[in-house]
Amino acid sequence: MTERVIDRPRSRGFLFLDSHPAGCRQLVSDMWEAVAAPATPPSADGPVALVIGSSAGYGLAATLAGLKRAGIRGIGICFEKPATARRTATAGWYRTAATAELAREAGRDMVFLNGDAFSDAMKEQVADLLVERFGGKLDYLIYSVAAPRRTDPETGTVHASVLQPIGASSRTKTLVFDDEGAPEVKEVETAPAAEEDIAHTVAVMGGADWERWIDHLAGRGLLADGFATAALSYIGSTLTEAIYRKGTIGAAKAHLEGTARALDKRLSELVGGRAVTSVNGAAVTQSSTAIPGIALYVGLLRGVLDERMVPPTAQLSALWDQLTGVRPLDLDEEGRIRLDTWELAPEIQAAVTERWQAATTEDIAQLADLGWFHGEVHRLYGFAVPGVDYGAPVDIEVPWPGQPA
Ligand SMILES: NC(=O)c1ccc[n+]([C@@H]2O[C@H](COP(=O)([O-])OP(=O)(O)OC[C@H]3O[C@@H](n4cnc5c(N)ncnc54)[C@H](O)[C@@H]3O)[C@@H](O)[C@H]2O)c1
Repeated sequence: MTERVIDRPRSRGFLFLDSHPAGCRQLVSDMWEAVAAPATPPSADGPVALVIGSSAGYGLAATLAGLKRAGIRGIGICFEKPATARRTATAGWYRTAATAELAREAGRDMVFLNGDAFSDAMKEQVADLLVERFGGKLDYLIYSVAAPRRTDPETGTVHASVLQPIGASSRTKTLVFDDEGAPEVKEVETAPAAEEDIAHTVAVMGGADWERWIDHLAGRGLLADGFATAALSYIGSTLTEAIYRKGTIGAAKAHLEGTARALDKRLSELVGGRAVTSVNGAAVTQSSTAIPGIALYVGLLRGVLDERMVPPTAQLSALWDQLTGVRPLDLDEEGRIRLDTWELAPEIQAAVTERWQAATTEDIAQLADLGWFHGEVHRLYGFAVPGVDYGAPVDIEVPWPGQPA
């Protein structure tokens, strides 16, 4: 047992060096409470699901909403680090422990694997587990990985993704905070990506690994009749398009969406199944805060929308409702589920654009919801969670679910 008081986080920008076990646990419990229960309580032998990227952001929301609302059981995969003598575990480690506990209390058999989802070894491990523990049939796969690099199991090449525009450099306003938490609106310029970096980003964040998962599971005969899979995507605002949708990450998302169309055709023939992308709205996550301009954009969006901003758990509940047939699949003309309409509504975008153009260090506090944004960044690491006593010592050595304490 290693007890510590972690009353304030040490951080570098939006990256924190520590996370808070009790805060992460409370946050997961709050997210669970926020998921609306289904009309009929799910049975213990609900559909079998695999969630890839289950410890954070949209994948965590997929796991919690899946467990509570869609009654799933199955497997979650993520990439997290345990506590060491000097550091706490990563926040996703603690969130996974809390999620596993909630699943257990709800009577759902959910196994969490910590490792590299891009590797073939993980695919084998999951396939074996599906056979041994879950009747050898998978009903749903949610793909919600956000990663900086991927080793291609075929070639051994390590692909590193970049967040850059394509074709020309882009200037964007951006929001930073100093050590005292004072906000500053700055301009940053990002050079265009080299051709090979576009290809690397597509190799990491495009559809290649998603397809490899499907190939692998189909090859082992593990896809149930009517199997459905969804990968998370983003479109976003014209304010961020140079760096996002028209940039390297956007090229990867276009590839992911193309992969969905090809997989949809294959799965329909193979098992009467479906593959879609789910386009979600902006959320503060470890991945999104790394994108230039996104912090400013999300802060302003919240300034405009306030409580009308739709949290990931609500969006992912809607996704499960569509995948499980509680509601009909609602696809746009490109075959995507759109859970981002609250963000991209023209009147909302017009209001955000007006504030974006006006934003300076002096007036940003009036235009953006900085308290909320600052809190959200802290909550990613289990800080600023209401109801948590940050003066109390906490045990930072939390066992991985299923491992002895
Ligand atoms: N954050 C947003 O605003 C937003 C909006 C719409 C769509 N999305 C999409 O949602 C998806 C998830 O993004 P997020 O923002 O929730 O990210 P996140 O950083 O919050 O979570 C990423 C997850 O991926 C896992 N992961 C990373 N590398 C891994 C690896 N090698 N093996 C196994 N697991 C690994 C992490 O452990 C974590 O569970 C992405 O496709 C993203 O584009 C995000």
